Amino acid sequence: MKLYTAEEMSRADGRAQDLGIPGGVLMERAGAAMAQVALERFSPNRALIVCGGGNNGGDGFVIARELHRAGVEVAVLATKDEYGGDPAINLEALRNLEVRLVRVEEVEAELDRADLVVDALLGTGFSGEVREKEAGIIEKINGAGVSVLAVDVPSGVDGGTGEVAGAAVFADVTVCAHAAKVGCVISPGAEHAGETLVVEIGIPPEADSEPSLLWTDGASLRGSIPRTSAPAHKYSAGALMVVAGSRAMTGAAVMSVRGAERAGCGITFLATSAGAAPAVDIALTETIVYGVEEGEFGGMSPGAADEILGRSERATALVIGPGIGTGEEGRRLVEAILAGTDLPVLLDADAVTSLAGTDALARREGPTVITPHAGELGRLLGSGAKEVSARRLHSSRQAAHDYGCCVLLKGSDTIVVEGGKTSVNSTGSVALATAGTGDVLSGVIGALLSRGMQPYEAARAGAWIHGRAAELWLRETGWPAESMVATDLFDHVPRAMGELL
Ligand SMILES: NC(=O)C1=CN([C@@H]2O[C@H](COP(=O)(O)OP(=O)(O)OC[C@H]3O[C@@H](n4cnc5c(N)ncnc54)[C@H](O)[C@@H]3O)[C@@H](O)[C@H]2O)[C@@H](O)CC1
Ligand SMILES: [K+]
Repeated sequence: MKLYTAEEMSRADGRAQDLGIPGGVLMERAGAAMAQVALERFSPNRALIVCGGGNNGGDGFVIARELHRAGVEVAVLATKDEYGGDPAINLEALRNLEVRLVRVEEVEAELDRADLVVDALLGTGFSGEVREKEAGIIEKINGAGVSVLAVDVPSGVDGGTGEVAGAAVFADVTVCAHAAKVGCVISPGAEHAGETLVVEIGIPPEADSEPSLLWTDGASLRGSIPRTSAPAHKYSAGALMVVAGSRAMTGAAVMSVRGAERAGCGITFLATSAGAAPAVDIALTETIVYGVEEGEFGGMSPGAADEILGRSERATALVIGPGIGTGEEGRRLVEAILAGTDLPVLLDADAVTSLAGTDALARREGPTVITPHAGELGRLLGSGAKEVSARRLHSSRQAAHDYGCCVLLKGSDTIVVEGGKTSVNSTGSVALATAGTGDVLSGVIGALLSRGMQPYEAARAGAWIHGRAAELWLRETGWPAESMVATDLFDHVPRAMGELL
């Protein structure tokens, strides 16, 4: 699937027109294809089509004509007094066909009768906060409990970022013209979009340009995972040092290491606190477990950094963070390890939190991936979880820029950013919203780093594999998503990876 920002879409649209394809033809094809989706998905009897003043509204007029032709009882709200261009032509056709045009005061009554609302109020031409009049209409649509098909992007969602500054339509299905709009796949816009579909509208490939955001699907990764070829030994297949766990959190260390093993590491080492080591050792048959100097709160002490660095001599990458704790000792430990190695490092969870307010990340030159969720990134940026959740694309790009590292921002729409590159992950399930899955992810990406993948590609592939493993578990068990536990992923990580080879 291709992802376009609003700007990229209007560029393709403009180029298509320069090539001689009239805008009205594109609008006709968009509207006709979207009406087809409306008929197939919703089989409506009475539809209300809400049309704004721009080309999104123009698409809506075409949809209204097509639904009318198919025998649906159609009512159209046109919010602008005077239309121009293609929308005006399509509105005129509705008038000639005597399709019922309703006033904004009649919307509530129409919503009571309708079994489908087509939201063609605002599309890619919108950003910021919707004006009062449109906000009122959006709230009525959301309050009506009627199925909603959104045209191109749910009205009120910024098509280029997924940000929602005020009122925004909640759709069941969003049908995008030509390419999926970024706003439909990044939260909170993604939650407004519901299921996102793309329809062809006749824009030729000659009008396309390289998208600034990559949709991480299987095809974009196939062949990118390195294979181990003969002659091979356990070190040539990737050697990962995981620095994880504390007395209170032994599971995090186990999850991370097991994830790494299943993602193809030749050998894994674990450094954990001396108190946690015996229990962890039993759970990790194949791993070399080092119980290192323990600090005050059952975590590793900063004094353990030298030993950990020494033990990492044969490692090809490090994972630092799962379950290490966030106090002053944790911070000093992480800083000391980072200062002592140029190996590729993945920093997860507590390690990311620990580094808030320090320059350890910005100073570091070795390849670095951080894998925070919104709360951890909020602490790192000094903004907060709410601010990060509201502006996920912006926040992950800011962190990647400020810290000069690869940022993987976890979520149902996991975003990976490095330098000028940005991608959005396509796999996953709500099943992953359970304790320990983040630890597994850190291990999977750590293994890929240890096997020689570059940070951005390793993070993209790790996120895809992790999400795909959850999908495979759901498919295989048929169990409710809520019943998944993180350890369920281990058996499915190899199968997910297999799909990429
Ligand atoms: N030939 C074309 O031009 C094509 C256009 N397409 C459609 O056209 C859309 C883009 O059209 P436009 O660029 O005309 O833009 P939109 O139709 O998305 O938005 C413009 C309208 O929104 C209003 N608006 C802007 N900011 C607002 C705010 N804060 N509060 C309330 N109203 C606000 C403007 O007054 C204007 O009426 C796409 O999303 C897509 O649906 C596609 O069908 C492809 C072809
Ligand atoms: K819309």
